[in-house]
Amino acid sequence: MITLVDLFQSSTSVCLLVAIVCLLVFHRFHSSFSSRLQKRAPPGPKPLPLLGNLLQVDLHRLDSCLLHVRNELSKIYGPVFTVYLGQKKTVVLAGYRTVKRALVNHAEEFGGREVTPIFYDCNKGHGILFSNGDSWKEMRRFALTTLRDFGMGNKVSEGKIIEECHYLMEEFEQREGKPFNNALTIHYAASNVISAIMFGKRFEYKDPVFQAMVERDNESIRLIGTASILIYNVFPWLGPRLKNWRVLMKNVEANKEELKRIIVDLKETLNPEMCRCFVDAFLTRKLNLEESEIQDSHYHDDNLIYSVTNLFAAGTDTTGNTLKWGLLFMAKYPHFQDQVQEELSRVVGSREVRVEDRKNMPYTDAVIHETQRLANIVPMAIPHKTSRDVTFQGFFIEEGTTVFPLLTSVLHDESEWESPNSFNPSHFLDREGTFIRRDAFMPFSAGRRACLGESLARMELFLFFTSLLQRFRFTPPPGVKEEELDLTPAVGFILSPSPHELCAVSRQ
Ligand code: HEM
Repeated sequence: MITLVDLFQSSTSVCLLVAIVCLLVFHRFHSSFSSRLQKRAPPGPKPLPLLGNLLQVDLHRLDSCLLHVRNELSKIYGPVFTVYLGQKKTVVLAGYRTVKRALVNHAEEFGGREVTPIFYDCNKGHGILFSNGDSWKEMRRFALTTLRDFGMGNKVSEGKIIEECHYLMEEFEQREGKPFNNALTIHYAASNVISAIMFGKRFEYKDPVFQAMVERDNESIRLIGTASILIYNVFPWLGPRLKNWRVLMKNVEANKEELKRIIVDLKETLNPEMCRCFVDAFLTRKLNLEESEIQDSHYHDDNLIYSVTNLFAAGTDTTGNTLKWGLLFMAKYPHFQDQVQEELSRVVGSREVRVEDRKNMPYTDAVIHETQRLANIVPMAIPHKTSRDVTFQGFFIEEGTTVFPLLTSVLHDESEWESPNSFNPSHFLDREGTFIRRDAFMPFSAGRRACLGESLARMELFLFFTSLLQRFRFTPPPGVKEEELDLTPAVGFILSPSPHELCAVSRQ
């Protein structure tokens, strides 16, 4: 029989014993350290194995459900909390102060993009919207400078938008006084503004190829927000079995093919000395890099096609839907429409509206801002990802964690807005009726990933909205009362108004 004394007499046994003691100490230290980390992680509802918190969230309106979770349980969890979508840990940021602190004060740490399975399928990690690292940095920088070179936010794009206003007005005139569902007409106008910058040309609204491209984008953006695609992100092996996934992939491929055709035409007539558009500028940069024999540049065909598809989609559905919300609010609240039209008649009269009129039209400016605030079209921004470990508001969040900055909770924050859930242009006006900026107005998000088309979008919203209201009075169709106009958004990644009809009645 071996006694303890015998054990200590053998040197091998002593080593073994020391090793065991060390392991025990390490294990104890490690578990207490991990549990300390666990303790400091943002709190949240208890997840089930495999499903996480999927059964507790409404996948049809994830944003309002998370907001609800926040409102209901904020006393327990506060403005930074964790939900598990399946096994995927997701940190939700809610409320103006928290979202701003994360995206602006910790811009680097919260500036990564979460490329969910569906976003990867659609973009393969290229382009601007769903990429990361040096490639994203270079593509974003190139897009910003090139869009500005071709007019974004200046007189050149003002001219393009005013030209497009005429075409849009013609469409409305053809249906003057008759009820119509303007479905994608406004999207065509928005799409033509970004197309003019990207391809140096606009499309006829009746062009079937153009119509199909806009329709496919619109449908894809809607499908990305459906429950089945959210489930696909959690269980990617389901993909080909889901109808919505198959339709989405078909749409993405078809649009890629159409855009490739446009790029090939531009390539054939390219003159590097005289760039006509965004695509020309990209191709010229690519040629120059190839001539200098620079290897591994980010200026390759994939980045070109995906940057173009990103800008086409991001520049169309967002602005188009915001304008549709604006016209719906005007038809539903005619007293606000009266005041916009009174200001338009007083400041502009019957001449063409220009961007410089905005500073003399505080009421109209406030109505457009309030439209963006209440419509809240990108309710959860686009998912972010932490680019490194970060301690935020006392919580530890590991590198690579998915983050939802809930823009809904900023634009409808009860501590920031006097009447967060109703249409109230006074949010943006002082007692004297002067326009006031509000910090919590964040529909374009903030920080490193903030919308890069903001200046173009703001110009489009002002010129399209005022031109339409100068010419037409928007009303519900005959037999429908204002209060019957439904403001419930349709399900989708971008919130659009549910299908509805309005009448555009000529004011002249
Ligand atoms: C009313 C119109 C628009 C709204 C409300 C809007 C809103 C947004 C939001 C919320 C994001 C996500 C920011 C984040 O992840 O934190 C975004 C990203 C983006 N937007 Fe817009 N947008 C609008 C119009 C446009 C237009 C006209 C363009 C094209 C010129 C555009 C191009 C982009 C791009 C490329 C990104 C990705 C930025 C990145 O990941 O680095 N957007 N936008």
